[in-house]
Amino acid sequence: MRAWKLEIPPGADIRQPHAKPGGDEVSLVELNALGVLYQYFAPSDYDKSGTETHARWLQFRSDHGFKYADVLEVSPEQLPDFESKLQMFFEEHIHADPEVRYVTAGSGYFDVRDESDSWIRIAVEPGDMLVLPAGIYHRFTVDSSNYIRAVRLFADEPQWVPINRTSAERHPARLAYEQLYPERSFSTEPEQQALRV
Ligand SMILES: CSCCC(=O)/C(O)=C/O
Ligand SMILES: [Fe+2]
Repeated sequence: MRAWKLEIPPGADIRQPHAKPGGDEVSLVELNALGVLYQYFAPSDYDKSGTETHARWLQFRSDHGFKYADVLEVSPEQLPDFESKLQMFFEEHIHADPEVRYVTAGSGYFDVRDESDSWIRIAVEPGDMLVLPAGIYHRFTVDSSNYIRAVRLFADEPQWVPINRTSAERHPARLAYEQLYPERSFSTEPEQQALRV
């Protein structure tokens, strides 16, 4: 996993890295401060009983109450309506529950908004597990490989319910997210870079 400040020029291919010129890499500590969690599980072992990785995987799921899992493959061959699904994934949104994605093959980018409403791009590859907290503004795209396979973890029956930003500002999950990180001061408008007081 690597993360950096993002700047996509208008009309550019979203599947390219687009590191902001002169922008710094973003550390795990900075991601943690936004509520984004990361763990590595060796992909060859996470589902192999008897391995230390599998034991850690089960422990993580049990500690956080993720009873359900499914596997999503995002590629032109595996996902019907690939391009339109990709557009939906790249529409800025929140969820009412944490988004947990463990990458077992391929690669891609999760973009999250920081406290000043700037984008941070998080590149994931096999072994990377990301937890995006409920209420964080985010989006997803495959990278130029056009392929990712991810295990998705859920507390309840698997379902994917995005709440697009245009209707998310007063959503309880968004308000709770802003309350959870009171030391960060979230701006309310994408264009508004000044911090709210
Ligand atoms: C590889 S996960 C697919 C995208 C998704 O589920 C999501 O919610 C992105 O934000
Ligand atoms: Fe999402």
